[in-house]
Amino acid sequence: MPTDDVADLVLRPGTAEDIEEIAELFLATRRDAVPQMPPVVSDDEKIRTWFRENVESQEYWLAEDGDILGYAMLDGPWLNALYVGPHRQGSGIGAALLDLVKAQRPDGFGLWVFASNDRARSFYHRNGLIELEHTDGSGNSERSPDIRMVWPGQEPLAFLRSQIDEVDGELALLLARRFALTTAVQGFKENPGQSGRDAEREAEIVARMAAHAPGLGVAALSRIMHTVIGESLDAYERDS
Ligand SMILES: C=C(O[C@@H]1C=C(C(=O)O)C=C[C@H]1O)C(=O)O
Repeated sequence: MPTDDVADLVLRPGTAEDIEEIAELFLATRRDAVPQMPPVVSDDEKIRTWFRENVESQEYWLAEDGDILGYAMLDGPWLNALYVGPHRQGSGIGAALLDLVKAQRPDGFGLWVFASNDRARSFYHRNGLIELEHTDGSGNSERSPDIRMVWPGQEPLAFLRSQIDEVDGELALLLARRFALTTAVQGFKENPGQSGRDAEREAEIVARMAAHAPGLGVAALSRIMHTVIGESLDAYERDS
């Protein structure tokens, strides 16, 4: 299927026969993207092996004009990769691939982008994606801060609300775990319950949480944790 935007560009599903060329495109693009993107941690041979061994589990879409110019790799609701070769960036190939991904995932999808990759972030912003979560990079192999972005699909309100519901499910379990721990600690304190509230310890907790999630800010976290701890201690006093 030729696209309107870029003359002679063809978008098509990738096959196992394309995998060697896709792996080389990935390696060349990542090499060229340093320092916007951190260097790849594994050596080239390991990367080639990964592509070969995982070709079946990923969904590939290619942009080509005879040569492969870029590709998108999808896995369920995740856009795991979208790369355009170093010499063809800025010519609409990425946008064409992203439009195709949106058509494949009309209900929305997510992706991770390195915080240092300003160019990719502004590309995704221009194309309707939203930044949802900033990390310190401890979860990726490059150990480089990254950002979860989403395209909220054709029903953004429903998409984002369903994400809120998912988070709230986890939050409820975490709060229950935390309440139980606060209650357990009271049994070992000379002065348990509300009258034994320890402002210094609570400030330490807030500072640690703020370092972990800088976007929240100390002031808001302090109000949130004051309420959470207060409610846990009320529950302890009611039940004891
Ligand atoms: C659990 C304790 O009691 C209270 C509750 C806290 C909490 O839930 O983290 C922290 C300090 C105290 O105000 C404690 O002293 O550690």
